[in-house]
Amino acid sequence: MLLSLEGATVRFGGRAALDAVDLAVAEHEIVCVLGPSGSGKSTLLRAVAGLQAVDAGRVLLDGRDQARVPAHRRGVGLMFQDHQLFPQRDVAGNVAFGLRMRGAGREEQAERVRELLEMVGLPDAGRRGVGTLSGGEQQRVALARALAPRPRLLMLDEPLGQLDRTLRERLVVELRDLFGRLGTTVLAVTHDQGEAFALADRVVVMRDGRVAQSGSPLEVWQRPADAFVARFLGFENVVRATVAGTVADTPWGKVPVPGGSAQGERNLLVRPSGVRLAAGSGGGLRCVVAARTFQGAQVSLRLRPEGEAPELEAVCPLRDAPAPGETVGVLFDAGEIAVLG
Ligand SMILES: Nc1ncnc2c1ncn2[C@@H]1O[C@H](COP(=O)(O)OP(=O)(O)OP(=O)(O)O)[C@@H](O)[C@H]1O
Repeated sequence: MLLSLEGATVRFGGRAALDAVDLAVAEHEIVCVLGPSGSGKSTLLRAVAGLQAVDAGRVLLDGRDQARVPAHRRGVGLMFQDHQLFPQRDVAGNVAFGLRMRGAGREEQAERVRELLEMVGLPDAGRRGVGTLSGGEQQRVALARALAPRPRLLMLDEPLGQLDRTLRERLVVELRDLFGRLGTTVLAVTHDQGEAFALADRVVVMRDGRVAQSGSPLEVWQRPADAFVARFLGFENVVRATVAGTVADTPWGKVPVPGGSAQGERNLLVRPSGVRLAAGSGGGLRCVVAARTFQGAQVSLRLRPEGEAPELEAVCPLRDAPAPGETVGVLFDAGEIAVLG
């Protein structure tokens, strides 16, 4: 493992910001840490970078305990949220910073700067002042600067935080491609799940300083570990249920669950795509359409069941979308339902 945390703990005034965290990152792996504000994501990065000492446990790089290794000797690259470029230096001067610190010669610096600006798609920007760059361009320069000293581990804190969605979606794809080509090992922190899921080989969801779930984007998306992770991913249809065989007793009535599901008192997740609108109001749970939101080719619906049951989030194709105020019948699709641990 390139990076391992073993029971890593950081306390601030008796409260653990990082609580006995175990985490391993293999060489060439891209790991994204996700979690709500205050869950310990930045503290985790700072502990690995050597900017924050651990109160208990260990941080190992290439199997070596880093307790006595200062930040600048750990060989990790850091790129922070507000990318902190040096405003008085031009683009090339910014990118060359880490190389100069290492005492690289002028020739070597110039060559490497050229190579990196090429790589991040800004081949002619070397002489420009950083103040003249757009947000996205500044982000690329910050990335080139972090990559310049060839860090064995690159750590990104909200790398695309300031950018608008369209640019973010494009840059995420470019970044993943770039890291793949360079074989860079990456530990990134973000609170944007779309970004994490698009960038990562593995997603780590944090809650109160602990790891709530770790797995491939597909695993985490398909099988959230618990109700916290499911809600954090934006799923709203999470309820207590009693599972017996392939049927769950829920506030929405009997709901089918996949074979092999955990039995007894559980949390149940119904993905919006598992809420089927029956033709007319013919059968199933009767609901009134409370709200309707257009999302490209499909429509997101908030359905209010008759009686006391919680609202349901559903999706349906644009052309079939009922209007607010209409009554619909709802059936459930077992394939889109998960019994949580
Ligand atoms: N230097 C510090 N002194 C005291 N408390 C701190 C310090 N740094 C962080 N904390 C606390 O530790 C907890 C974790 O903070 P951290 O910044 O790691 O969270 P985060 O998940 O990165 O949050 P965000 O997404 O808001 O950046 C928070 O409750 C925070 O207030």
